[in-house]
Amino acid sequence: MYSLGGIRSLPANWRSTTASMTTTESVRKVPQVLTVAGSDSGAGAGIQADLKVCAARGVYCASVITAVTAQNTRGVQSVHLLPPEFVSEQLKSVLSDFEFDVVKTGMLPSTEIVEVLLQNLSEFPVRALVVDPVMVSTSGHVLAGSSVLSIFRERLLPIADIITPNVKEASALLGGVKIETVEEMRSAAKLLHEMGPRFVLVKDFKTFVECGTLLLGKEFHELRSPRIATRNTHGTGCTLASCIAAELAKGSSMLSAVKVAKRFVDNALDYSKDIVIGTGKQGPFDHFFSLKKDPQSSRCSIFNPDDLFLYAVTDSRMNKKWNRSIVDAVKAAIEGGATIIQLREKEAETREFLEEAKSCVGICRSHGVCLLINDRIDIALACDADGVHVGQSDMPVDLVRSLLGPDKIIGVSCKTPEQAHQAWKDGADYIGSGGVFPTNTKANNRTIGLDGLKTVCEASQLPVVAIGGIGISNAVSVMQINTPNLKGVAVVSALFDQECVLTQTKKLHKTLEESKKEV
Ligand SMILES: Cc1ncc(COP(=O)(O)OP(=O)(O)O)c(N)n1
Ligand SMILES: Cc1nc(C(=O)O)sc1CCOP(=O)(O)O
Ligand SMILES: [Mg+2]
Repeated sequence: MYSLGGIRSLPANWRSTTASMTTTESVRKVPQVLTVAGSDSGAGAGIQADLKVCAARGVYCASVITAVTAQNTRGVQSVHLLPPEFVSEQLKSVLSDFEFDVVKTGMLPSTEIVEVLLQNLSEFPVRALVVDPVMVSTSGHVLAGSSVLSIFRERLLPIADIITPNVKEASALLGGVKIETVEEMRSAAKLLHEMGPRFVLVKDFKTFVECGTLLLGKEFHELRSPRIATRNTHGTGCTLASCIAAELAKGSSMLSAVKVAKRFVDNALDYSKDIVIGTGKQGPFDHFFSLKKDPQSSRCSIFNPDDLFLYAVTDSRMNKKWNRSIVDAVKAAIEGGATIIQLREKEAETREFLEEAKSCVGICRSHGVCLLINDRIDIALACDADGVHVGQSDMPVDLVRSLLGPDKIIGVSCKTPEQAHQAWKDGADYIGSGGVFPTNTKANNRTIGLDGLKTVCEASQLPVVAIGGIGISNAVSVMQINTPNLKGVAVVSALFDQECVLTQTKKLHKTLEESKKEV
């Protein structure tokens, strides 16, 4: 069994009813989710969306159907509730047989259906419960009326590991409070948290200027990304909640699961923004975007360009000088707000580096932060890093892509528009461009200045992170070149050639946040 970071521990009788396996051959455990939700005949939302996202994320998903809807891209025409006894039969059937890691609930249209769910969960405990309190379809049809609110508040929410209401659902659960600003979302999340769920994710696609969600566990995390202009948003709520369930089933921490799920939805919407399915106002999107690879244009992995915001690049000499391990350096940078990490260990011995890289992968994954390896494709493969960063004299990007596969992140150093264009053609995900200022960290590095950076950004089809001599005193001037694809700064000495990595990372993070407000 693998461990589910941050998930409730199980009672002693967990799986006591599971039939033992008789085979002596080795077995492979597959992460398993059970969705308890309504069927959408248009297959954009509900059970159908849940099955698709779990399959896309490599997780087995079984389904208990609570209601059948006659529904298409124009709206919901009719709803038929299944008898609670039959919902219970389905629950017993699968809960007594499968080893679910996570149960996710969607449309629970009556108190009686919630009752049978609670009864079955007490008989067959699972490791985590994700509750998406579906109430109204995006087209405005009521899917669960106000009669379910008390049982939600009193009995379902208190046992949930996470609840994922949108602002309308959060308002209904709180008796109709107004939620129109980010501050009101925060207050609502706090009040819902007091009802007992371990985490609350309030989703809103209007309150935030961009497309945002707010996660509250021990502290708040705001997750934003640019709004994607598309009519194909039917099923985003179900998909997000089921993707969280799938990632939890694979062993992710809650924050990491939520970040991955948000990226999954963003990438799916972006990939599907111009597809046409159905004649109504709100179409479905493609959950299998990552299978549809065109190396030049539509290769779509889970990479989020906004992660380039504060890019921390380690340096073995600096860590030695300050007497700290790579692992400690990485932990401090993440705690201070680094949004992506690159291990750039030019002098490390391979075996030692691999062990440290494996530890760093674990730390980064538990915080939902991507980890890339500089230069060393072998190390990246061996430690299952999220990707690599290569320069113009390292392995060519198209070859790196063929070795790492479609889902890994590849960054390339580019000093000219031509290099930036080639990086895009070869299937890179982002470019690093510099040296913006002179640096002592990389010998004989050519400085391109702010003008050179702007020229590269304007030519690049890929997101850009600036690098070279950047620190707290000049980061704002870099971000002020103000081209939309400049996503952040990559820094080495400003974080790691310092006594306290945590303090310096926090300071730089604050400076960058402030520069974002000014731009
Ligand atoms: C984000 C980022 N940008 C540029 C570089 C430099 O990579 P490269 O040109 O391969 O030089 P080395 O780092 O290998 O000396 C980088 N590492 N990261
Ligand atoms: C690794 C690296 N690449 C550069 C490039 O121009 O591509 S500059 C650089 C060193 C950046 O270190 P510091 O933040 O300490 O200046
Ligand atoms: Mg290199």
